Amino acid sequence: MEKLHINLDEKSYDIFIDRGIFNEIGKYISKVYKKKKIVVVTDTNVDKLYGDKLLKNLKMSGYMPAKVVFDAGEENKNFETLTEVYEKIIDSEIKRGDLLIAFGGGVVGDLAGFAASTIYRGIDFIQIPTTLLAQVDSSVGGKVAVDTTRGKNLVGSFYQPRMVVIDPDLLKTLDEREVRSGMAEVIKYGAIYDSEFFDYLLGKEDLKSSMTDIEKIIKKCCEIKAKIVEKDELDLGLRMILNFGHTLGHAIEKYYNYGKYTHGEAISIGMYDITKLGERLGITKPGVSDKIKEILKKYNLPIEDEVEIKDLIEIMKTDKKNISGILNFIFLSEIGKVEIKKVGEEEITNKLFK
Ligand SMILES: NC(=O)c1ccc[n+]([C@@H]2O[C@H](COP(=O)([O-])OP(=O)(O)OC[C@H]3O[C@@H](n4cnc5c(N)ncnc54)[C@H](O)[C@@H]3O)[C@@H](O)[C@H]2O)c1
Ligand SMILES: O=C(O)C(=O)C[C@@H](O)[C@H](O)[C@H](O)COP(=O)(O)O
Ligand SMILES: [Zn+2]
Repeated sequence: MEKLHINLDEKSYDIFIDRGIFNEIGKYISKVYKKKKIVVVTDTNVDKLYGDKLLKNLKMSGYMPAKVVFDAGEENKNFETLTEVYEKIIDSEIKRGDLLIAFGGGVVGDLAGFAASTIYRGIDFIQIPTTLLAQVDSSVGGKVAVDTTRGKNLVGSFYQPRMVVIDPDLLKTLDEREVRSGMAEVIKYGAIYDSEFFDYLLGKEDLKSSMTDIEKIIKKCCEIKAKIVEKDELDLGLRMILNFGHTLGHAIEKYYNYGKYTHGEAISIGMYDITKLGERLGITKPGVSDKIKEILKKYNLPIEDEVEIKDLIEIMKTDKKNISGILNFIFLSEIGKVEIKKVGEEEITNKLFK
């Protein structure tokens, strides 16, 4: 069993990683929650696979769980779903002081986490991530949000969970496309922070061989994310590096109304594109984009799309790294090293992508 700790003073918490840990969930919850009532928020797919089991496990540990289920998919990470989720939580007689469990992939974690941060002005929550992407990234660090018609994650907050419980066995039912999407965020950590980890991922024979080491990979990613979030919880500086590939990636997701690419696939295209741009601008060492291409290809991730940059520019301006009209673009200087470049809104067209 691996236990990591993320140190954020009174908001600090543990991340537990182990195969089969889901079956003993009550034991872990009791470390941070002493009362009885819990609301589990999940999506339709996760509910079908694991909903009954989670409720049974919770009841066996003496909890009184209720369940709120919403339709799976990024297209439902919005205010309409959020309103339904609030109302169902209220109807299930959950009060301030009770606990919410976000049980699912990144969509559930982001939406349920935002519900937890706002309902009754905030109730405690725990993350039980069920996709690779959520286990390596979205369940850690407290960014919670929903999309609006104008763009990704535009309404949200920073709200740390009380605990993250990661069971890699839950990934056995995940389809391959979703595993590959999670790998895009895994590759991101190597690219921005740890060239040795990058080379290790590049040296793997294929996705299957990475999956045999998945516990080690999840731990590595959570360690990196924890270190970064500890230094900059509110995304004002260092944390922005976790957004490598995301300015373009989020714009691509939005451009296709979340229907063409998963989040991981979109940021895969974004990581390759921004690295090529970095080379053209002399920020990134020559040859780095070939390495990024090689690793993304190895994990069967997309690297380009036919959308024209002019169609993405307006969407990119809604990015949350746009601070008072100055965008922060994340470039690699080399593998494992990052440069944040400030670009005025008007310079995006006439300087960056000219
Ligand atoms: N908050 C953050 O720091 C952060 C970080 C990265 C990504 N995100 C967000 O996360 C979202 C993407 O998350 P995702 O890739 O997990 O997508 P997702 O939550 O949509 O899950 C992908 C699919 O897998 C299904 N699923 C989940 N667990 C399963 C399991 N164990 N077995 C079978 N099917 C399962 C889901 O129902 C869904 O259909 C995006 O909205 C992105 O913006 C947030
Ligand atoms: O935790 C972070 O910080 C990240 O940027 C992680 C990203 O992988 C994630 O997609 C995040 O939701 C993007 O945040 P946003 O602020 O660009 O919406
Ligand atoms: Zn991401």
